This record gives sequence, C-alpha cells and structure tokens, in this order.
Amino acid sequence: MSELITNIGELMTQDREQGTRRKAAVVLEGERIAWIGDAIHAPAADTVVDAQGRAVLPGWVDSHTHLIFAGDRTAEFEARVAGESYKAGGIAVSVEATRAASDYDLTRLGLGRVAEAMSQGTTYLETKTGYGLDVEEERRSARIASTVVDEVTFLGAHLVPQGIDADAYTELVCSEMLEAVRPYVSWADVFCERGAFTPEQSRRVLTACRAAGLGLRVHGNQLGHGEGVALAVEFGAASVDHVNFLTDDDVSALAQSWSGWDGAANAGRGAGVRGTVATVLPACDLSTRAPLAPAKRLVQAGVPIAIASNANPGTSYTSSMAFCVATAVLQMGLSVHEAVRAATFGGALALGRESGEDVDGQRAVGSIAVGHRADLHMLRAPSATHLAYRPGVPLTAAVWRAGVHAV
Ligand SMILES: N=CN[C@@H](CCC(=O)O)C(=O)O
Ligand SMILES: [Zn+2]
Repeated sequence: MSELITNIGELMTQDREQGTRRKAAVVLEGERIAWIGDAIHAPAADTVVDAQGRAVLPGWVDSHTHLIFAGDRTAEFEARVAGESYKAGGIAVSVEATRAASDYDLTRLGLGRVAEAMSQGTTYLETKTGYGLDVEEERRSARIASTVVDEVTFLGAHLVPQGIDADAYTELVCSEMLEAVRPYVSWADVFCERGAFTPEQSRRVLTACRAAGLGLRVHGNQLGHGEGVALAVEFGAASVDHVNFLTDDDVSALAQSWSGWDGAANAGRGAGVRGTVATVLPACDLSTRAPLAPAKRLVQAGVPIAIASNANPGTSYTSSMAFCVATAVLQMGLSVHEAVRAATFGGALALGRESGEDVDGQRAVGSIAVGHRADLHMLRAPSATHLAYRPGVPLTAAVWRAGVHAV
C-alpha cells in the first residue's frame, strides 16, 4: 500500500540533502518513505492525503523519559513551587508506589503515557527503569518497558535505596541486577550527582554495563558542576543528559568527542567514532526552576544536541515535545530549525538511530528521507515556526508511525 501526502506548505525534513521544502509531497510505502519532491511532480499512490498547505516534520524522537512508575508527587511539586529545591531523594516516593503496583497497572500506565506522547507527535520513545531499585523490581520494570517503548535503558543506578550501603548497592547494580535486566535493555544510565551516585560509583556502573554490551548514557551536571560530562565523554556514552552546569572544559570535551565523526561514513548504532550528544531537557529545567541548560552555547561550539521531555513524576511531568521545543526557542535562544532538529534528528542521534539500518534491521528515524521509517507529524499550521509562535496550542493535526496513521 502506498500513500501520497501532497500540498505540504512546509516540509522540514531535517535531512542534509532535502532541507526544508515548500509546496512539497511525500509518498509512503508500507513502513518506509519512498519518495520526496515537489507536489506538482508527485506520483500516483493508492491513497492521497491533502495537507492543505500545512507543515510536516519528522515525528518527535523523545530520547529521555521515565515512564514506568506509579503514584503521585504533587506534594513535592507544590513544595517546590513554594520555594524548595529539587532533591534526588523524591525518587524514593515513586519507588514505593511502583513496587506496590501490579504488572497490569504498570503496563496500563506506561501505555497511557506513550499514547499521550504519540497524540502530540512523538513517534519514537526511549524510557528508563529506575523506580524498582532491587533485582526483581528492576527486572519487572525493564520487562514492562520493553513492551511499551522502542528503546529501554537500565537505570538501577538512579538512587541508593534506604537501608543499604551505597557501595554495596552499586555492586548489586553491576552484578545480579544487570544480569536480571539484560534481556530487556540495550542501554544503561547512571545518575552521577550529589545525593545520587559519586563519580567513582558511576564509573563502576558504566564499566560493568559496557562490559555487558550495553550502550551508555549519563544523567550529568543537573544539580551542579560535576564529573558527569567528563565521565560520559571518557566512556564514549551516546549522550549526557541535563547538562545545566557546564564549564568551558565540559563544552570542549563534548565538541572534541565528535571530531573524528563523519555522519555519512559512520552510520548507525555502534559504528565508527561517535561522540556524546548533549541532551537538554527544557521542561525539567522549568519545573525544577533550574538554570536553563546552555543549548545555544553547545550548538555554537559544534556539539550535537537533543531535546527530550524527561517525562517523569519528579522533575518533568509532561510528554509534550512541542512544549520543550517552544521553550528551547523562547527561553534557550535556539532557532526554530535548531530546536526541531534537536527534538527529531538529535534524539535519533542520541539513540544511534539517525541513519542506516541497525543489526535488527530497524530503519532510521528522526528525519524525512527515502528509506527512512515513515514517522511524520503534520501540524495544524503552515510552518514549524508556529510551534514557538503559538506556544501551548495543540498543533498536532496528524501523525504517521512506521507508515501507519497513529493520530
Ligand atoms: N535526575 C534524575 N532523574 C530524573 C528525576 C527522577 C525523579 O525525580 O523521579 C530526572 O531525569 O530528572
Ligand atoms: Zn532523567
């Protein structure tokens, strides 16, 4: 089955060759993009969608979420609104509620959050464990996560639970817990921060998870200057996320990590000399009243950035990538093109899915190009600029995921 989407007012492909086109059309064939060109030259197809001059972009790639949780942390949010600052310890509240929830409820909650994201244009999602924090509960979270999202990250090193020594817990994460989650996850992450895991403990986690064949990610430099970024670069992590507090050395190290990379030659996960993407989390910064991550400074230094929702009950209870993009433009100083790029191609880059076909035969996501997965987001607006020009307005008109009408 083929489908022609024609009369597209603005097609922002985020593909190097295609760029942003006007009066464009796209043909989808099964799960892939088969043709891109001028609307007047569009070939025939089995079905036709008239975009009526609306904008079309790649579906959002949300590369950082924590969707497997139960319970509610409104009280913590209210305390923060009243002036308290965010502390990692709040994670324990979600751990207790998550442990008490049935498999059915955790799955239902996870699927509901994915559906909420998809209804706003998100077509590719990563999520993390990290509200289980013992061997069986982390295994359960990883298993359930693997049934609801595209990419699963092991975050046993999210918080040291009460009643266990930090080093002993780190050892557990690196051994039995890692073994328990291994069948369900392809990534590992560590919260390297004051109140969570020290650089030394983080190093142990990254070393063990790398040895187990997992790709690496780091929660770093969220609450203060620290070693998260340096550690992420040293370990060749695919991304370091939050990055609110950066020294010039951190920024240079991130830029330097991409110096041997040629996007065309080193396509796909695990190939070539990939650097570390800096993932900024605008909604989290607002919700915790943190200094905004210096997204523009990173872009100017040549560091590839991603924008993600960080959907979680503590620091960022939103699935809206459009809100994150609007914030990145209005508050972080990115151009609309840069922000949309970070929320699509950037997310794919942070997950090693930006080009080529992976060993599992999965197609590239995050940009609109022939052969890529047909993940498209049509706006109820003539251009992507409206995402920032009309912040907070639900602009999603239609969503295709792998060629299927999702919204
Ligand atoms: N910073 C660490 N983890 C999450 C917050 C988790 C929570 O507070 O529940 C984050 O990315 O912000
Ligand atoms: Zn997070």
